[in-house]
Amino acid sequence: MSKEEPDYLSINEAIAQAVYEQGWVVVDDYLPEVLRSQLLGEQQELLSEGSFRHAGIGKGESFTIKPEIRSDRVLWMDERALSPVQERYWSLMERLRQAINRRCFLGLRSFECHFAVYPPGSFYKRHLDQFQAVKYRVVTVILYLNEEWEESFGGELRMYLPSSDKEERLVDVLPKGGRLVVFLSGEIPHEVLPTTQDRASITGWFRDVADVS
Ligand SMILES: O=C(O)CCC(=O)C(=O)O
Ligand SMILES: [Fe+2]
Repeated sequence: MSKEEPDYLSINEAIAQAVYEQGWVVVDDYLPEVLRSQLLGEQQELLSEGSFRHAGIGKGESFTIKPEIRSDRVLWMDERALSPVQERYWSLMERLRQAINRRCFLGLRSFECHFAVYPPGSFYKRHLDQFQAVKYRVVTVILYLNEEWEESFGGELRMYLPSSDKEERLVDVLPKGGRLVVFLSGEIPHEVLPTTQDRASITGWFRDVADVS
C-alpha cells in the first residue's frame, strides 16, 4: 500500500456524489495504514484499561442496555480531549463533512463518534441510526480498524437498501481494515451479523445541530 496520503479532496467529492445519488457508499483504503494501526492500538489500550462500556439503545433517560439487540462495547471520543491520533481521524472526518455539505446541502454542522468493539458472538440487530431521540443524526460514517478480515469471520455490516419495487436489496460489507462506509442515517436500515472474532471500528455521525449535550 502506498505511504502517501490519499487524495482526500477527490475521494471525498466522490463519496459526496455517491451519497447524493444513492444514499450510501463503501470506500476501501480510506485510512492510511499507519493511522489505521495507530487507532487500533489506541483502541486496544483503552479496552484493556477497562474504559469501554456496554453499548445501549436510546438516549438520556430512555437509555437501556439490550444485549438481545446489540452486544458491542463502545467508548465515545471526547472532542475536548482528543489524543493526537484521534485528532487526525477527527480532522479527516471534518474534511469529509465539508465535502458532503458542498454537494448534498444537508446542513451538517457537527460530529460525534465512538470506538466500538464486537467481541466474538456479538452482533447488532437491524436498526436505523436515526430515531426519535437522535433525529439530528443525518449521515453515518463507519471506519473499520481490523488487522485482517476473512469471510469466515462473519461480522458483516448488512445494509437493507430501499428499492422502488418494495423488495429490499441486501448489501453485505466485510469490516476490512481501512474501509469506510457512509450512508444516510435515517434511510438505510442495517445490522451487524454475528462475528467470530474481535471486530474493531469507529462509528461516527454527522449531525444537523451545532452541539448536543
Ligand atoms: O459497525 C458497523 O458495521 C455498524 C455499527 C452500527 O450500526 C452502529 O453503531 O449504529
Ligand atoms: Fe447503526
